[in-house]
Amino acid sequence: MYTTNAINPEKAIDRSVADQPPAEEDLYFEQNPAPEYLPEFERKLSEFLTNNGTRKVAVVTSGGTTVPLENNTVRFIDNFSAGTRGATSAEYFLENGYAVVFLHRQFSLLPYSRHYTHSTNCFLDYMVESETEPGSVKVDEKYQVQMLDVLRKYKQAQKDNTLLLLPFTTVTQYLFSLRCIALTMSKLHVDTRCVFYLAAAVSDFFMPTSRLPQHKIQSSGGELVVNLDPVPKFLKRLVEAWAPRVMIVSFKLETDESILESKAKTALERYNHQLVIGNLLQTRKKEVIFVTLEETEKYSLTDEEEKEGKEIEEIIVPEVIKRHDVWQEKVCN
Ligand SMILES: CC(C)(COP(=O)(O)O)[C@@H](O)C(=O)NCCC(=O)N[C@@H](CSSC[C@H](N)C(=O)O)C(=O)O
Repeated sequence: MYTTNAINPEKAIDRSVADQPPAEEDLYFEQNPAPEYLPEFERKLSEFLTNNGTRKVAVVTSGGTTVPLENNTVRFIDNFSAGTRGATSAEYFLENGYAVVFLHRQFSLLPYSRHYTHSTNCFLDYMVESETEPGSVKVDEKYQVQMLDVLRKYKQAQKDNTLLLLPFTTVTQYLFSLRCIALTMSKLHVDTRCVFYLAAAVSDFFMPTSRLPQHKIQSSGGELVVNLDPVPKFLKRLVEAWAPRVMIVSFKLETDESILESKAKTALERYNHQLVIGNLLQTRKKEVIFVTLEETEKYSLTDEEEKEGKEIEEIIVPEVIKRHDVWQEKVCN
């Protein structure tokens, strides 16, 4: 049994070297306001983790973070992500017996309902007016089997209370939430059976609160010059201080194949976590690479599998779980 100071962020950071200037990550949390809902967020999370007893936990982040350009936000910079990777992966973690904390961009795709969304797979396309009972609607016969399968899994996750949906919108909300989740994992000693699966598309730049205009920027002023600061590199703090016993999997998104593996390796060397899953924007649904400091392995769908509707996450998640089992052995012994 080990003890941890983790819930207090100050104690989670090594202050043994006196008079260290505050790290940029600390400044970020001091100079940008925490989401007002954070206490309730932490309460819900603690209750969820306590209710899930000794079940393994996957923290899946999903969707893109925004960078507001005004305090009363009319304009913002967004990071590309529909939430498919995260929502689909969450389903496969649940099917493999994990409880899932789903930290997601508000209104992005969610596990299960992603199959019948308001836009891509409009649920109305699966409904018909009943011929035998005029005035009532029902699911079209040809979709009954698939929809029943999704519905049963969705209801089971609700009944078992194994899926917690926690939303974010801005990069600041995301980072405060991620820190809260990591510190709570450590505080409740869940960290040794937890994997962080960081599929969210996180902003690398942001507008500090101190420079944020209060109201909508007026176009009458001609050109708009936006001066953004780099978002501090949080993965290192997550790995070294907030949750050192959690297995951490990050995703590296590129569009140029020639730099994907090297950028993934650089992230591993910089953050010292366990696995980077590299993917290209243009082929992200068909293939990924698993990069560790020791080796790189490619996983992909055949054209046939793709045509049959197989999802790459059906390959990715079990492979991550296999590695999580190995990680748990190492951390717990
Ligand atoms: C976003 C997609 C491509 C999924 O797409 P949808 O299915 O449409 O949702 C996901 O697979 C992915 O690569 N996610 C990670 C994207 C990302 O932002 N990765 C960061 C690393 S994690 S953000 C870490 C932060 N910048 C820091 O360095 O601390 C990067 O590539 O640099």
